[in-house]
Amino acid sequence: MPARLSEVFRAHPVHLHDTNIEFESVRELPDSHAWPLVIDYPSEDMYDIEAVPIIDLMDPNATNLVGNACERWGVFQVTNHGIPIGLLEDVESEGRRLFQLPAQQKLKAARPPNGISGYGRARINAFFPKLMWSEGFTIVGSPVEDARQLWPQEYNTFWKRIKERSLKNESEGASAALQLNSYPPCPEPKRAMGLAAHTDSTLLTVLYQNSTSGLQVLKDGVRWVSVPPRSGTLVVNVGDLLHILSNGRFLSVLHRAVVHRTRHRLSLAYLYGPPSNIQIAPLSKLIDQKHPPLYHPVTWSEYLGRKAKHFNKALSTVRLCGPQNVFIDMNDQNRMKVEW
Ligand SMILES: C=C1C[C@]23C[C@H]1CC[C@H]2[C@@]12CCC[C@@](C)(C(=O)O1)[C@H]2[C@@H]3C(=O)O
Ligand SMILES: O=C(O)CCC(=O)C(=O)O
Ligand SMILES: [Fe+2]
Repeated sequence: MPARLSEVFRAHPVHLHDTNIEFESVRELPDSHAWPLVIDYPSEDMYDIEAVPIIDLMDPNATNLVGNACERWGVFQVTNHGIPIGLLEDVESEGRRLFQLPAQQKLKAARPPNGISGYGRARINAFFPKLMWSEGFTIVGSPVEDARQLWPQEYNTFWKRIKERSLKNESEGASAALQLNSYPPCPEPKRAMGLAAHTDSTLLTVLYQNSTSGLQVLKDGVRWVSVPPRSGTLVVNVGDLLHILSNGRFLSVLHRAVVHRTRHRLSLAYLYGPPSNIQIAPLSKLIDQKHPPLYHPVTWSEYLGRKAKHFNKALSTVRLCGPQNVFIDMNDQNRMKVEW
């Protein structure tokens, strides 16, 4: 098993279309991007009966609130998080600058089929018959080489802003990826999909979205609930590894991004995980006779390999109990409902 995050996809190459459409110039949705109608596309006058909890991290009761949100939703929003808004806006503007480059320029930093970093479609597109209405740029480690390809004359601004301010070094005891997502305006948003329903394989993902909504989370396996952007607020979602660590108590929430007719949406996801070769298993203090461990120990590298192969079924491949228990786990149930 590869120890470094940057090597996890060596054995799992994906060949996504290498020709990119120039989204902005398309007037009609091409068949290649036409999905079945998006159910629960947010309507202007619709408000959600239930909303994703918003937690003030300075609240003395914040720990309990976070725990409850992880059990009930697998996602929450945070205020008073201490991350300067200026830092987020800097990274957003660098992302905007990147996605505005001409397609052939961006493709110079294309993510290789067996690599993790670079420009291109989300890997998960390989599991769907249609293409998503989005482009992404994934950063693991230093983006300096990619920045040099994108802006040969002037690459310092990008990588300094991103590396120095946003990414933790693997030697500091964690691994992380930064994913910039761009969702251009779309002529037929209800028949397009920005990012298809998935769970993150992380411990936690911290998401910043610009002022355009699009993120939706699946609640109780049945309802898509929108998470509209609120200025200064970050969205935090539980990933598959935290679900395993909590022995299934915390839900790794199924989420997706829908697109907009006239507005360009940008999001930044900080995908946070443990050192990539450390075993993650259900915490022993959560295990007793009534609560047997539900998952095998697994490292993040190994899990990403499983995700690359099994996508939304990856979690069930590390389950200890047989398929008869699948319906105990709400998330497994969710997963089956959204399959094609
Ligand atoms: C460290 C990670 C986590 C990755 C793979 C790798 C780099 C990019 C991440 C994402 C980001 C977009 C959704 C996802 C599902 C995808 O296709 O790429 C994520 C995936 C995962 O959470 O499994
Ligand atoms: O753009 C969004 O709101 C979702 C992004 C996301 O789920 C991801 O990058 O993993
Ligand atoms: Fe995600």
